[in-house]
Amino acid sequence: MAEDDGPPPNKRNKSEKNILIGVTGSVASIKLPKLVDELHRLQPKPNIQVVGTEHSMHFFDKDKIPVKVFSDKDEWEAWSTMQDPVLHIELRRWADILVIAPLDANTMAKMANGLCDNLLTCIVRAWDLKKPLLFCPAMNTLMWEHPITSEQVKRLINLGYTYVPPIKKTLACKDTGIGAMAEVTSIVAIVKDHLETMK
Ligand SMILES: CC(C)(CO)[C@@H](O)C(=O)NCCC(=O)N/C=C\S
Repeated sequence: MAEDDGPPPNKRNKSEKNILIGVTGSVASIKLPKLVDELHRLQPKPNIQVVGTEHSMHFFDKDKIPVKVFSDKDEWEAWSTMQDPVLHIELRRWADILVIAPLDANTMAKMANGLCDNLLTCIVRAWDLKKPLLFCPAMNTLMWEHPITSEQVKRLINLGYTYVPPIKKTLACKDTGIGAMAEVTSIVAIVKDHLETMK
């Protein structure tokens, strides 16, 4: 008897999903508009929200992003009394998947050591490990090749997060080498796979 692999693809629960994008202080955050646009083309069209670290905001214009972009100040403005919601908990509950693209060296180190000093790392620290968390590192080649990097990548993989490796490209500082964020199309394909396996 063939293993029942659940309903046929066209009958799978196609309810729309909630994608939370995390962006950090890598120049690859210039790709945020393209990432949002390509994720919006998935069917059914997913709901998308973004959380940016303070340094990520240098690389894009929040007002030109067609979805809500949360920043650290939103956390403090959202809460003033015990009746108010805690934004990082609300967002971690809202999201079906978290895609951190790009993950800069600093935020990678924080995640690998459980540090949570801003909205994005607080979401990660409170993350439901039954939900997918994709991390897409992007940094200078010299940072990438530092031995501490592979230690931290291994720790994140061991936590169950999905690793999307950086690629070789001419980087923002004109070095050529591994450190560029994976292509947006590759990231979107991996997100699509995860969404389709969700019940
Ligand atoms: C910026 C982009 C996306 C252009 O294709 C690519 O170079 C990239 O992901 N770079 C991230 C790493 C980097 O450049 N770091 C900064 C100093 S070297």
